[in-house]
Amino acid sequence: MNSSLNDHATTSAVPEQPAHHEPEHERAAIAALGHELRALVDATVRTAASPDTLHRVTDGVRSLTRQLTGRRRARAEIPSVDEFPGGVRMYSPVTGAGSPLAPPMRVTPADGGVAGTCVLGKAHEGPPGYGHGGMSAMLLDELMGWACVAAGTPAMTVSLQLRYHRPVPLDTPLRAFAQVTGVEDRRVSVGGVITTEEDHATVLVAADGVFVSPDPDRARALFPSLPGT
Ligand SMILES: CCCCCCCC(=O)SCCNC(=O)CCNC(=O)[C@H](O)C(C)(C)COP(=O)(O)OP(=O)(O)OC[C@H]1O[C@@H](n2cnc3c(N)ncnc32)[C@H](O)[C@@H]1OP(=O)(O)O
Repeated sequence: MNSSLNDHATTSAVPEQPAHHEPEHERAAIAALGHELRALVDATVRTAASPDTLHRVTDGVRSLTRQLTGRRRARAEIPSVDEFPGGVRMYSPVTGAGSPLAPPMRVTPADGGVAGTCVLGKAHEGPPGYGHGGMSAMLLDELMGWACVAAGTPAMTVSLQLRYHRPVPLDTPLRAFAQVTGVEDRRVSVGGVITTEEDHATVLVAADGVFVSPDPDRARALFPSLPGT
């Protein structure tokens, strides 16, 4: 890990990006960096390396960060590689293949709703060996948002209630499921659960949420770079 970081650090700066890339080509590059960053985050929170090693790695990482040059996305700008709402989100902290924070969760259609699969690691730890409660809330919030999209009513969370029945184990394949349970005007009721992949019957965390589809004026104000707003 250390030597490879230093190898990268001593290479010349990455050239500026040309104006246009095929989205798939760009997504593959973003996902590759995301994968390596997640490995770095995991190694960082698991290591027992000496302070000298940590300082050396710090220098290498600082040097790598300086290579990410070029234009920076503005606050509300939607990345050109994304499909918002309801599609690919490369930097989502839950599903984004390019995010060092994301497990990342893989979302697929499932009986009457959507399923999400992922493994939480040490970086997502709450109690020793188990997932942070906020992480479970984040997984469910996002998946419940996907359930709204799948039901044809993209919406934002206005209320999320969680019940933590059992701790969520780290380093264990997990399965989340979410489905819309009711729609009343712009208000969408959604339920969600987290179980392990091995045992779908034992609910670890359950959630009930209310999501609201913003009215068109509000959507325009919130997402000015969204096509069609
Ligand atoms: C595809 C994957 C997506 C992943 C995203 C995951 C989900 C997220 O994390 S979203 C981010 C977190 N959520 C937010 O930031 C939302 C913050 N809230 C808002 O911006 C606004 O409330 C917004 C835009 C949702 C709705 O605003 P607006 O369009 O003006 O609606 P508003 O008139 O206030 O409310 C509409 C209806 O919902 C109801 N409502 C509002 N809040 C609540 C609530 N907490 N509980 C129940 N009902 C509510 C209102 O009473 C109203 O009902 P009625 O018409 O009967 O009076």
